[in-house]
Amino acid sequence: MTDHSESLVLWPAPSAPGAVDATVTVPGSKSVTNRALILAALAADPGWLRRPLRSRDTLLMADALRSLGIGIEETVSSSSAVSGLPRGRGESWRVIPAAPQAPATVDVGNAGTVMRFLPPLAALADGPVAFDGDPRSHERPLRSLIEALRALGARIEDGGRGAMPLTIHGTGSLDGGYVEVDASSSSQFISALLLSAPRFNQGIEVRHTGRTLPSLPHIRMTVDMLRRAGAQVDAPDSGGEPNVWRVAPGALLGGDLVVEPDLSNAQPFLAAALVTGGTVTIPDWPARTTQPGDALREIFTEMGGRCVLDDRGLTLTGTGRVRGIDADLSQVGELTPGIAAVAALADGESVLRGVAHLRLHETDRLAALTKEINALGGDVTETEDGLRIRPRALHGGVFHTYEDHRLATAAAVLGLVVKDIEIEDIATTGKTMPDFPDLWHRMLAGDVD
Ligand SMILES: O=C(O)C1=C[C@@H](OP(=O)(O)O)[C@@H](O)[C@H](O)C1
Ligand SMILES: C=C(OP(=O)(O)O)C(=O)O
Repeated sequence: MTDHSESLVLWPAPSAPGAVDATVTVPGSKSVTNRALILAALAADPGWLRRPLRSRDTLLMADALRSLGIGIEETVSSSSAVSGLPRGRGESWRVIPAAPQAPATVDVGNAGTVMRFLPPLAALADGPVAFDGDPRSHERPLRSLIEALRALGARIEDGGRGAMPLTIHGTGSLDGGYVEVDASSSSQFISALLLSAPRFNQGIEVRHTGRTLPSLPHIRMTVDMLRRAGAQVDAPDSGGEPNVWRVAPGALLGGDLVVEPDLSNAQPFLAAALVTGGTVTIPDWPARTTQPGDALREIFTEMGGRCVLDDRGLTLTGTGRVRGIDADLSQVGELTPGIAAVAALADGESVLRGVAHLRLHETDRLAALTKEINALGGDVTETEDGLRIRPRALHGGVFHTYEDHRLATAAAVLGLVVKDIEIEDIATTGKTMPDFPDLWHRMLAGDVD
């Protein structure tokens, strides 16, 4: 949790003039976009991504794949290339796969999906691929993935750190086969190994050996997207052994995928309806999805909202009264900062559990939320695996964001009802939602669709 506050611009968080009433179209899912890019890069024929997310994390992924020789062409059409999509929203990426080329260098930024999903693909290149990223990328967990790749036949130079920076010396193919991995610090280790596994000589059999496993919906998303791309996958959910995933070697199809809206990035907008007693609709909310953000329907209902999912999308209506919650968020960890913000405005205590691994996300999210909400007069305590949040009247002040997009959007929710909050480095939302400040202002003006 590094404080860069001296040099960063402060953004006056806008107050809500009253109950928010808006329809907000949120950009595409980071998790879906970055998985789709990897799968399309490994496919046997070109593929399309429609409405991909363009943000720091996904542009880093696209740039990394380009540096490995994969073609990614952007098309912005004024009339939609996708039947049924409104005009102007038909932007697409065409991915032209190729055998990964080396030497290459990859900037992972602070993107978990780039620093975890790309090394297995880079191990298929014929030569060295050097990885580095933001200072925080050097601290985020990677050791179990590095060791698993070594066990599958990769040569990796990491100076013994078990972390970024590192260089993978590929030989043009990877054996694959059976491997054990402790993914208790990040589900992304399992997703990373599965995504490239159809291209390993023997495919893969991965066994998770840790005590806990966070973010299972994100692993389901990986399995679902692999199957849609033609891979044969056995998973615990589909009658397989607990904690074991198998992917058979085989060709992947290029395909044509419309990326779902990012439901975790819909969170601050839904929270705006909840805390102001307003109504917010998110169009295109999928009827079925593996995104963890879908859990917001249940969580925000328990916290006092009313959710309706129909052909307009998801509509949340608040009463202005927010209830505290006692919840295990281990499966939906990335929702924690936004839930913590709403909980700080509730009329009863909240206990958020099962999220110790958030200490190693973009920043130490448990420490950062505790420090920043308490600096506004709040009463947040860190527990061993989460947060205890007791309601207290909050006041204005600077909210530091530690280069964490979800800290920034959580602070914006507080700013709706607490006067004079200034958010440090709102541009950090560019990691997954570069349009956030504009969408937020437009939501408050009621003119977003
Ligand atoms: O696979 C993914 O797309 C993600 C998995 C989760 O990571 P962890 O399992 O490391 O929490 C989540 O928090 C992250 O935002 C995205
Ligand atoms: C944890 C997150 O991201 P990453 O993909 O960098 O792990 C997040 O977006 O909340």
